[in-house]
Amino acid sequence: MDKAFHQGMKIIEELEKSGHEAYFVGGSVRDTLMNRAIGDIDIATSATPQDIQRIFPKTIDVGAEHGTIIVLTAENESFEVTTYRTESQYSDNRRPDQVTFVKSLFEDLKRRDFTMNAIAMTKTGTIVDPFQGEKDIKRKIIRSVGIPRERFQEDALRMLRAIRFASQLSFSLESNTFLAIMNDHERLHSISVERKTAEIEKLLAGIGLKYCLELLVKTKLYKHLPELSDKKSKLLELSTKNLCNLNSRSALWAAFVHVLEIEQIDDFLTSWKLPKKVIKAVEHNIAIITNVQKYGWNKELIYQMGLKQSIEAHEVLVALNPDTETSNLHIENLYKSLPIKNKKEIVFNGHDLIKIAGEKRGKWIAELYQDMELAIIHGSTANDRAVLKEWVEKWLQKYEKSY
Ligand SMILES: Nc1ccn([C@@H]2O[C@H](COP(=O)(O)OP(=O)(O)OP(=O)(O)O)[C@@H](O)[C@H]2O)c(=O)n1
Repeated sequence: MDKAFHQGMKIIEELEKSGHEAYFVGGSVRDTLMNRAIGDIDIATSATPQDIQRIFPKTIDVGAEHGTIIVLTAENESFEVTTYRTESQYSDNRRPDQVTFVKSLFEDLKRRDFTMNAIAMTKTGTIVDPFQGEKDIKRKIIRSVGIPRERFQEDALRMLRAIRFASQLSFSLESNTFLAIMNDHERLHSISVERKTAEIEKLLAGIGLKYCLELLVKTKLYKHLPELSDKKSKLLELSTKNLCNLNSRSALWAAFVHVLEIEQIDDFLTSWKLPKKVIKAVEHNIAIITNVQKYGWNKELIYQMGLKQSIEAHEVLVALNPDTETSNLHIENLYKSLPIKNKKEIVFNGHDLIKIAGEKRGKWIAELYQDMELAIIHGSTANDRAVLKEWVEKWLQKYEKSY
């Protein structure tokens, strides 16, 4: 059992000592059964939020009315402990608006989205699986718990979650689950953009992207995603790309907007409610990609955009065109070979220039400085005081007449 489960085990033990039931539930159980790295560990219990707060010395009330309390261990690890509940209607990312506490684990599992997510595990690793989730995991199938339509009526985001899981895990949709999504796709319209964005990011980075893009189109869910309703064919073009190696949001979104040929990147990404910082980084990636597609990789570009952004844009380009001849190019080596990494490293400064220019000082000084910077980067002059002095004198002679 994973190390993190050991901490969770102690929480379950404490709850049991006080006469309550408690189980590991949700994604961590699913991922353990699949031998995948686990994310957050969730615990479901018969204890009420007030019981949980009484039993544990360190807790954070993140939504007692929804049944969820965060329990902090002595090592400050946090675990979400949630009272058995049923739910309907979510308006934010994580918490349903209305919940009803229920008495049994079975009732709690019955309200969950997919059979693979409706498996519980005792503290000793025994599986409780009333909806045959393990069998579906083995068959690589995503199946709603009970009647799919009812599960999607409780939370329409689940339709997108189904396709996101299919992409992440490379699973297929069970036919009734698929049909229910196709019939009810319009419900996705009511879901907040932030929740859709979080799902799409996971979907784009999944290993089963091709099948999932086809599902998005077949079920018509794509029509309820920001600015995508007229992008069906571009969206399908994405299926030839392999984005699962991109490990930042800005790289992923850059690949997305590039394939979709989005012109107003800021407007497009603002409609997906992405943070300004991510939007800026996407715009920089696209600027680099456009430049490279015209002129190839060059030192000046890497100097101007910086190492981190250049590496990221290169990753995006490789994800979009894995066969490109520059896929083996080492941006880091190009960066290392730059004679200077920024303006401050130029040994000839503004005061030196003014000394030479004397009376003739003017707005041209900035231009001269920029030319000098480029000449150093391209290696046509050395970054050496005596050499640069000579270079400046020549520049002044050449351009004197025009100033
Ligand atoms: N709309 C939702 C969201 C969540 N769940 C249930 O709550 C669990 C935890 O949800 P969440 O943390 O959002 O997802 P995970 O399944 O843990 O997967 P991931 O962390 O990859 O998102 C899910 O496994 C599922 O049992 C649900 O039934 N319906």
